[in-house]
Amino acid sequence: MIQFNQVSKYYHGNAAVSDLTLHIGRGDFTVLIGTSGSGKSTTLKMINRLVEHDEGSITFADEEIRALDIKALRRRMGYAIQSIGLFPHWSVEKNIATVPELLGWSKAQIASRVSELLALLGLDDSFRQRRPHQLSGGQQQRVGVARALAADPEVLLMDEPFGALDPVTRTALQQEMLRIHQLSGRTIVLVTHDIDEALFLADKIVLMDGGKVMQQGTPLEMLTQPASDFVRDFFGRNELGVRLLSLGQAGNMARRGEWLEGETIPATMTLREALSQFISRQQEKLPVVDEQGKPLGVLWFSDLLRQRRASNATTG
Ligand SMILES: Nc1ncnc2c1ncn2[C@@H]1O[C@H](COP(=O)(O)OP(=O)(O)OP(=O)(O)O)[C@@H](O)[C@H]1O
Repeated sequence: MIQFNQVSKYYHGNAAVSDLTLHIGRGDFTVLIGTSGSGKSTTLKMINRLVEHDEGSITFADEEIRALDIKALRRRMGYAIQSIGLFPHWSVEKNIATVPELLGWSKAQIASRVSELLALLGLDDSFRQRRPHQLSGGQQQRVGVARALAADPEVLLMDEPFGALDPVTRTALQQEMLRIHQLSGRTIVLVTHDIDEALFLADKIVLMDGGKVMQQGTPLEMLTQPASDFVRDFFGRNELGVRLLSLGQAGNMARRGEWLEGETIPATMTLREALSQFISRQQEKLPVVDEQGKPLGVLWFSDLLRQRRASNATTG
């Protein structure tokens, strides 16, 4: 859907991004990760031409983005950023409706889309008429994401959209994003420097350093087949086992046909969170329920440890 071919961008003669070749597939959740200054934001901003590339070509649905009308291009792409950028004097509803209004949607269409998005992002209708300063940071971030999604864009570009949030709100919004991606099949490109966020969200991770791509692949490939010591070190040699647990879900490892009474955990809980539950509850086994809340099976602490050890052994 989006293709970078040998793209470079220079600031005052220094390459912010150099010789970048990258394919972003339709419907993929791609996460750009890397150290500070590695060129992630520049790469993201080149997609909607907030930054113009100096060399190479970038195509969107097979057309060079420079050949497209810039306003039309941006309307096809939602954009959400850490600092949110909500208009302070506008209500939540008006903020969310920015692009639909530009596109000339009817009042009724806009009102129903705003309701849909508020519900999708877990905000009730009472938020509709509030001003941004009457919301918490996390609620503002949700409105920022709702605004980016409002006109149902083909691509969603997100630059550290959950930065500066407390871990609980951050996790809730990450889960929301994953659900939105699964429901809508939207193409999403997200920039972060948080490894756990990348592992949790990405279909494909692109690891950058010094304006170059060091490796791209699925989370599992990045963890188990690092192309260099840099990649291995970035994802953390010692924490590998714990990180791999972020990729698995309790439902997949629970032993079917077994059950026990007690406080349940959902099948979608990551094995990493389950590990914390075992430790905080001091229990050897946890009952796992499916999405309808029905018993699914029992997760064993020993199975989880076995998986950790096995993954450590295969990856050194
Ligand atoms: N407008 C600009 N003018 C000059 N240099 C810039 C500009 N924007 C970015 N740079 C430089 O380009 C390089 C890449 O910056 P970029 O913001 O893309 O990195 P990043 O990986 O997103 O970093 P961070 O995680 O800190 O946001 C950095 O060295 C940065 O200083």
